Amino acid sequence: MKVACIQMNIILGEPDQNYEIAQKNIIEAANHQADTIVLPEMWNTGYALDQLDELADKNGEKTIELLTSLAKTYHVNIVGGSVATKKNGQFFNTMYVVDRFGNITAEYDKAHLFKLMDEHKFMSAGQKVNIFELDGVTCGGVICYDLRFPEWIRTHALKGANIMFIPAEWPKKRIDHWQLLLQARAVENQMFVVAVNRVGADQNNEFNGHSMVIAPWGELLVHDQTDAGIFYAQLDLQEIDRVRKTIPIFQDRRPELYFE
Ligand SMILES: NC(=O)CCC(=O)C(=O)O
Repeated sequence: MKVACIQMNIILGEPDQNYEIAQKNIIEAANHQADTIVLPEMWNTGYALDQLDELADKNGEKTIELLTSLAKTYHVNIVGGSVATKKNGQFFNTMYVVDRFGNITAEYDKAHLFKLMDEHKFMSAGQKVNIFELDGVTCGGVICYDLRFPEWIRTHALKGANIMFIPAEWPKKRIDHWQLLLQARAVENQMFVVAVNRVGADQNNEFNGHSMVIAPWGELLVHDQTDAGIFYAQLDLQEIDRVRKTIPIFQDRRPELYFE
């Protein structure tokens, strides 16, 4: 599977401009024969949390329309990062995943809201895991701060995720945590991690990308990119079995000892 990480700037509180930027990037990645295209977190609005009533995508309709139409036209899978949505009078940080036939294969609301960025004051937390299939491969998807909860990623690994997609708006000042945690999650779960961060700035934070694609043995296939751009990696999915046979951590687990 060839993945494309759309490391884009997000213009705060300007969904129309952001939909245009995302669309242009998706078309470019599709023209580079990407199989799966991945966007960052909250790419429609940025963290314009106090404007959600006006800006959030109602039931994700605009996002779903754009992503399904692009996926069908260009025959690509799209892991739609996440967008601010309004559903039943509440706001969520929602990931939509669309396969290359235009089917919505996942809708996931961020489970762990990030208090340091006031997310909990404006948004509601999701309650469900996020497992889906793309081209016959079982995948998982979580959003940004979810990464700090190893048990949440392990839950997805135990449900069969071979590739974990992690869109983010992770600020420059903690980018060392981002890199360290992503590498740990890939190695400890022996899975591919495809993590896409934004660039640019909002009123509170500067963002310097560092989107990462990491193989199950810890090899860095994409890293250290700080500018806006599209970064590609080819995932050799047989690597997962090779690594899991070499060090069989899923067979060696002792769940009876954990979480006493
Ligand atoms: N948008 C987020 O969830 C940011 C998470 C973050 O910055 C962190 O340090 O964790």
